[in-house]
Amino acid sequence: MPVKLIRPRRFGDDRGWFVETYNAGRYPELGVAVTFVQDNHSMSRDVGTLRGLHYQADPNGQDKLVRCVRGAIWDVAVDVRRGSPTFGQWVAAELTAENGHQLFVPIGFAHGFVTLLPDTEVEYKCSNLYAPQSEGGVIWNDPTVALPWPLPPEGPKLSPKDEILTALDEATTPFTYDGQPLEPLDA
Ligand SMILES: Cc1cn([C@H]2C[C@H](O)[C@@H](COP(=O)(O)OP(=O)(O)O[C@H]3O[C@H](C)C(=O)[C@H](O)[C@H]3O)O2)c(=O)[nH]c1=O
Repeated sequence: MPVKLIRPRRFGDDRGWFVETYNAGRYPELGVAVTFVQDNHSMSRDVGTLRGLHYQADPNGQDKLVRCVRGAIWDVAVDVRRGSPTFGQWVAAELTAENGHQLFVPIGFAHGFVTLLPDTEVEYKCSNLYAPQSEGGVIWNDPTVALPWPLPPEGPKLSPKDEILTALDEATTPFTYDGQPLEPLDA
């Protein structure tokens, strides 16, 4: 499935606004044709907090629908499907509480984000349950992916786990190509 940037419509009035942040009846036509079974919510205090690049290997692979509910993030998906003509390529979007945009990250893509504001909160729906034994990842500064992370001068704030993630290696990534190359987000 393709990575998708979704811009839900906000209905404003003199009280504020209302938005549907997910709709199982409408989202399949937007390219989000999965059943979600787990909701996650993370809060990151410092600007430059970088979480990723993570995935869960099949059969515990997770499609994710990501949105920022406070602050702002630079959200990125990296193609890690073996045999993909766009292996190691990426797409990214700025998701903010202000713009309400969402990124759909399908199975086969490593996901990560860096915070652009303090006290940033991210919520995301997952199509499979947490399975720590299946967790995998790629180091944030892998030279072949060469992500242009928007970082503060002091660099990223990483978890000990993320500091020791491995380089991208087609031989070890657990996903295989499904025939759909990575397209630019607005394609
Ligand atoms: C992911 C997850 C974590 N946890 C527990 C395990 C740890 O004790 C604690 C923090 O976990 P972790 O450091 O893996 O959290 P993040 O670094 O935010 O990981 C996430 O970051 C990137 C952006 C992702 O896309 C993944 O959803 C996920 O890997 O929460 C759970 O109990 N359930 C879960 O589903």
